[in-house]
Amino acid sequence: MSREFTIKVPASSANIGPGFDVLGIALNLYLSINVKIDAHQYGELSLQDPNNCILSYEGEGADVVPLQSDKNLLTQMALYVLRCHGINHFPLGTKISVHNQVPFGRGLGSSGTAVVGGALLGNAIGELGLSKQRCLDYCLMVERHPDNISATMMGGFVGSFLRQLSDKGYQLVHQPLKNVLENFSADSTIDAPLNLGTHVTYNWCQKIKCVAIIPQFEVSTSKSRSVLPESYKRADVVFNLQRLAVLTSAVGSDIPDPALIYPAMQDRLHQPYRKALIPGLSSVVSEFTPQTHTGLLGICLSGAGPTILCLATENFERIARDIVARFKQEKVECKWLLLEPAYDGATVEEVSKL
Ligand SMILES: Nc1ncnc2c1ncn2[C@@H]1O[C@H](COP(=O)(O)OP(=O)(O)O)[C@@H](O)[C@H]1O
Ligand SMILES: N[C@@H](CCOP(=O)(O)O)C(=O)O
Repeated sequence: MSREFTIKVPASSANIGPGFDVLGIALNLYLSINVKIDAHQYGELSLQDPNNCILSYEGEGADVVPLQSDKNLLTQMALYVLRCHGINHFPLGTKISVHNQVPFGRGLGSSGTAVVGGALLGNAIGELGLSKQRCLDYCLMVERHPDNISATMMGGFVGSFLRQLSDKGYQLVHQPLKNVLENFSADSTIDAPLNLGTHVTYNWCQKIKCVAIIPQFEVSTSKSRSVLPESYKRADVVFNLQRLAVLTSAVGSDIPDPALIYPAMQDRLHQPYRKALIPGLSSVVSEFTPQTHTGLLGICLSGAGPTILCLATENFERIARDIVARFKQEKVECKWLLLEPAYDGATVEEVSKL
């Protein structure tokens, strides 16, 4: 028997200013995974891996990513989902070829793409028939803020929250990641509770494009979360909640209004604390406005950074080039990309089954 299928997983930008750990947009920059299962052709070679997998990478991260299936986040995630369903390894002769456009550690949700791609990979390889909603539960056992994961899995502009758990449920979900990903026996694997995450998809005006200015250095999400405080002042929480309520509706309007969107993208919960990690962050988010740049609607840190996300309806190149030049004054080199929402989220396409 032989089989081939492909999985395409979009990047994401999380937070969008005030929606810390809540909002995310899937973006048309992809992690693409091609899977061929053929014991006859690849069986012998696949035995060199502890789980019968020949893994190769091209593109972003190809020079650093581990290629052993029990060390790589994508295949660890697939194995986790398989083990929760009583399957310990990939089928003999599994060949996984990855092409990745999503840069690591830049705030474009690369780990989310690996986690979502891995869950869908496990589901497809094991022919488990899990819904996307159920796959999200497995993803949330590994990446515990739902913003990137929900947008990447479901597509479009998404708001989400994690279900309130009992103390026992909380301990189950918040245990060391190695207990989840590096438990190599189907008998003792920790299954994901049902319905861990809830999400809604908001309208998005198709005139709004996303300009991503990507500094050429990495900030890991864990480091960027470690600088955040444990608790906040009421005034700061209210500041964000008020803007969140306005922003989620304002970007769906047929005629996006910079006078609404720009102030609604201000944040007091994460960006102020992250400026120490990203030279130029404060100046960039305060100096670039709809007044200085026609077409600019709003500007924020993408995810945990260091990428800057601009929402705009025109003048994309000028906005991007001026921000790149501003970062250069801080000795930070950047690339930039003009992106759009990926409305379909992650997709799986069967190519052949013989
Ligand atoms: N396609 C992938 N395959 C395997 N591991 C990945 C992949 N994408 C991301 N990762 C892992 O996730 C890490 C980046 O995650 P993180 O620090 O959360 O940054 P990001 O903002 O890019 O999500 C990488 O260093 C790598 O270990
Ligand atoms: N809400 C999270 C989002 C992290 O996104 P990433 O793309 O940087 O992984 C946070 O702000 O920490």
